[in-house]
Amino acid sequence: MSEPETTPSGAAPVPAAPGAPLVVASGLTKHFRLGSRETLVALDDVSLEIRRGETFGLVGESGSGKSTVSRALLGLLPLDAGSVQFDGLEVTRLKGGELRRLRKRMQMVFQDPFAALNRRQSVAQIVAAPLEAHGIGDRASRAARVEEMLDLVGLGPAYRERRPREMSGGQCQRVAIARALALDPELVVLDESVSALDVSIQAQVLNLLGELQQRLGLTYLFISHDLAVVRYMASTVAVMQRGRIVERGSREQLFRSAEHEYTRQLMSAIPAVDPTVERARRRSARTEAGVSSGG
Ligand SMILES: Nc1ncnc2c1ncn2[C@@H]1O[C@H](COP(=O)(O)OP(=O)(O)OP(=O)(O)O)[C@@H](O)[C@H]1O
Repeated sequence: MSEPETTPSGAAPVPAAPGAPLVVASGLTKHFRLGSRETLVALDDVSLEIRRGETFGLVGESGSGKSTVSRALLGLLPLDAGSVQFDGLEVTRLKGGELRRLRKRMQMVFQDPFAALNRRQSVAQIVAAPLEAHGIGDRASRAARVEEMLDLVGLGPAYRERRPREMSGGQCQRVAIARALALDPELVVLDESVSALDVSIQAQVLNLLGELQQRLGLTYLFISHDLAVVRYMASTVAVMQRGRIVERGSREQLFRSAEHEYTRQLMSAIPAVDPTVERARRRSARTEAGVSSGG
């Protein structure tokens, strides 16, 4: 099934100039008990700051703690230590109605669009679900909002009555994005949101996300094990390894001078697009191999 014709295309999204901090997390620590004796340190003193309007990339291999960070930021995980402030509100202390109100302002888009969508529901029901859950609007206004959201993600009204199984992975992910945006959030956590898609569809969805960010002033936490995709999207990048942030910086800083061995290893696994980065990478590979850098 082909992608809709309204797919945006073109150059990499230009991240907006970052504004004031929207999320400030400090000292996040989380241990998971594995049986009676073993404990897994999933987060070990993780601190980060995400500014309004930016895309904050969180990279690292599987199991390094990326999703655990996102659950902590959204107030979905009791922590052993640490604090999370969202727009000045302490997430870890909010309960009941206050936490529900805050959650409206932060939404998630997951990796597997088929698993994330209720296969028995139509697209219109899926996109309207968060509005219903939060008691927003009446039937007519929710239907109008659904139409607006579908238009926003490049799916026409013809998609209203489709079911997930009648759509491609890219189209399903657009529906997941429409659902996430229906509540008009400020922060969207994109957890491996394009990882399950074919490369060409990935590019279309990334372009769409970039466009939506600019139009709606969204802030993204962009989680991926794929540094190439993070380099394309993120203005700030943090690298995680075994529950810790081992390196961080602006995209330019990080990709020009990765200091940490682990980041260099992650980087050497991606094809370079920027010739400066590629030259630097070859130089550093030669130096590491003990070959003199002749040019
Ligand atoms: N509820 C849980 N109980 C026990 N261990 C958990 C739980 N949730 C996460 N973990 C463990 O915490 C560590 C970090 O997991 P997390 O999902 O945050 O990693 P990740 O970097 O997002 O990996 P992936 O890219 O595979 O999703 C892993 O070792 C994982 O097995």
